[in-house]
Amino acid sequence: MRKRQYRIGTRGGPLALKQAHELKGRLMAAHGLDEDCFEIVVLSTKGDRITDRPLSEIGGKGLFTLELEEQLSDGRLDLAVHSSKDMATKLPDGLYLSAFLEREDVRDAVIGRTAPSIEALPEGAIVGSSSLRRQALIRRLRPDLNVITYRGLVETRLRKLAEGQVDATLLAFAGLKRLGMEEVVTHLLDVESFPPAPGQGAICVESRIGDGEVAQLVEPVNHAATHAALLCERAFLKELDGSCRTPIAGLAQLVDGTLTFSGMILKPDGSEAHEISAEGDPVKAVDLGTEAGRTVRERAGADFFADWA
Ligand SMILES: NCc1[nH]cc(CCC(=O)O)c1CC(=O)O
Repeated sequence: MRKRQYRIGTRGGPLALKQAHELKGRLMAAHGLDEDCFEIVVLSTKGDRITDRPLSEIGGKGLFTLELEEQLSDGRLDLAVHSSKDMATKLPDGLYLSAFLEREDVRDAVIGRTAPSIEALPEGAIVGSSSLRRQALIRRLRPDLNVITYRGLVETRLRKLAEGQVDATLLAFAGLKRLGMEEVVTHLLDVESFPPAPGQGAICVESRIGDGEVAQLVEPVNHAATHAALLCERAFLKELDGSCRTPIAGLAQLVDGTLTFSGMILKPDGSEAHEISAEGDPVKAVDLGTEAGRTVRERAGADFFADWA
């Protein structure tokens, strides 16, 4: 491979930086390239700058990606590294997701102060989460809990928890593991009762369509099973027109050559949920996700969305 310098764009938070260094390390190992073949370029995004409002209010996916995508499009960056969960289903023209690293643990983790798990929390306890999916799933399991919006970096959230602003909070176990902070976890939620967000736990690479050199660069770090799972989950999300305002869960897993998918849509108050399970050939991952999205939308009925969309 020609030795040029590749510019890898990332957000600047501790988790984003870990992810960028993970990608860089894997690329170096895959091609036997030196450290100086890569430059990690840190950009701040709108989503990083607005920290006082719920993400669902600021609106739109792309909040954490816009600045990176602009620089990728005009050639100031060669690659951008993201949490797949933060990626819109529709990318800017000319860009695509060129690789998915092997997925981390997909589960959500409870960090409890006054009790270890959702079940064990006393009636009326306060749970902080910024995710509409987690809020809806908590309310579904425990309608008596007081769920409040709670944003910020992992460190900020843990500080607020320690200060007693909330009794418990939820975070992706994958992120905590990447930060080396798994010891704060008091309970891990199983994916059946608490399904993860589409893309949770998977780092992805975005690059320019037609940049063959970068396509070759990332090819050996792409994990085929994760890639198939993510195509399916993202197709499900797209079919449901997934936005920050819609609580949607979805998880695809490749087991013995079969892609198994489970998805769920919920009302934000957790009063209603619709589930779907499907399985098929990983080669048809997109069709599987799209079909599952269509089916679950039919099951839910038009009123389900009309109520609160
Ligand atoms: N929306 C923020 C975000 N995007 C990805 C992760 C965690 C890491 C991952 O899922 O890969 C997080 C934080 C969280 O949900 O705890």
